[in-house]
Amino acid sequence: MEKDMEQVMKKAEVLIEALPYIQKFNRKIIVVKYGGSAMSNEELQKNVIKDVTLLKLVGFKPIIVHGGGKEISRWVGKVGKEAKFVNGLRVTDEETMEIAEMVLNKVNKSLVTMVEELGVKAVGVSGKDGGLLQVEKKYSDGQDIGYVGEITGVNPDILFDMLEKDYLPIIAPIGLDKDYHTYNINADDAACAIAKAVHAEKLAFLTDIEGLYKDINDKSTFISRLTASEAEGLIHDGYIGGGMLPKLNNCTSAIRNGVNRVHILDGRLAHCLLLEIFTNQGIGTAIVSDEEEK
Ligand SMILES: Nc1ncnc2c1ncn2[C@@H]1O[C@H](COP(=O)(O)OP(=O)(O)O)[C@@H](O)[C@H]1O
Ligand SMILES: CC(=O)N[C@@H](CCC(=O)OP(=O)(O)O)C(=O)O
Repeated sequence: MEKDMEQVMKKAEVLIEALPYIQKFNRKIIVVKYGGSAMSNEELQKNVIKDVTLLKLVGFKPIIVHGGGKEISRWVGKVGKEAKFVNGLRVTDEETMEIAEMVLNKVNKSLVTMVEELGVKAVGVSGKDGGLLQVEKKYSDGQDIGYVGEITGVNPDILFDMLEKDYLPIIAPIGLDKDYHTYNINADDAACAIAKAVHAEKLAFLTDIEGLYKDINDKSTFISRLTASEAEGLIHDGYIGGGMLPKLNNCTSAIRNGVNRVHILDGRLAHCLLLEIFTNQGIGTAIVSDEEEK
């Protein structure tokens, strides 16, 4: 009986600890980039969606930008092709573009369904809708990587309209160029561009690793907090590879363009978003501005 009471008290303490954060982020926009690497099973997805839905219900304005890279690669494999990446970006020929769009739209609607199941209104769109993400063809170190889009403009009107009407926007990373051709956009690029355009308070990347390591093979080199300049230094010195490269570049760009705080979190850890936002400890890696650290 005493033990039961202790547990109930602990629950109350957790809620009280959350109070200042609920006040701080009330009506503030939080962009959550939900990466394909952290979508490996339905239970995991439901936990992430529950967290984001809770953020909405306590008065925040979350926006989800999702990936689906692993699922795209699986379907590319099914048609007998090999998935190819240059600096973390998918080499996207016409057929791969078609597959990517089908897969991302499927992922999009499945996330919308999960939110709706929890009784919260959601709308899923891609960057093609309402002129949200405008792109031009992107090259990687001068290399032609096909229909990969570099974001040249964001029209966030559709997002503000949705937030105003209390919908939770869920966005797939696809865009159009000026000739209305479809392009594949790295989801980290999309999340960062959207966070900047809506002046988000926070941008959180949910991925499949605890956070940033100086040396990915040495767990003791975990970095829990660093400035944008320090992050740029790590990139320059070649410590960062694979999918972390576009992610970290986007983290620094978001910080330098007015987003207050950027986090890299382990989306495999149940309720990582809630732990980061509502507790005093904080988890994962936080990227802060150089001024804040001074
Ligand atoms: N220095 C580093 N610290 C952390 N992760 C790194 C680092 N360098 C490369 N990575 C890789 O980046 C991956 C995350 O990027 P990615 O697979 O594209 O995730 P997502 O699908 O969530 O965007 C990690 O699983 C890890 O293998
Ligand atoms: C150009 C490019 O690389 N586009 C990505 C879009 C999806 C994505 O970014 O998904 P994750 O966040 O799960 O990696 C791709 O085709 O994989």
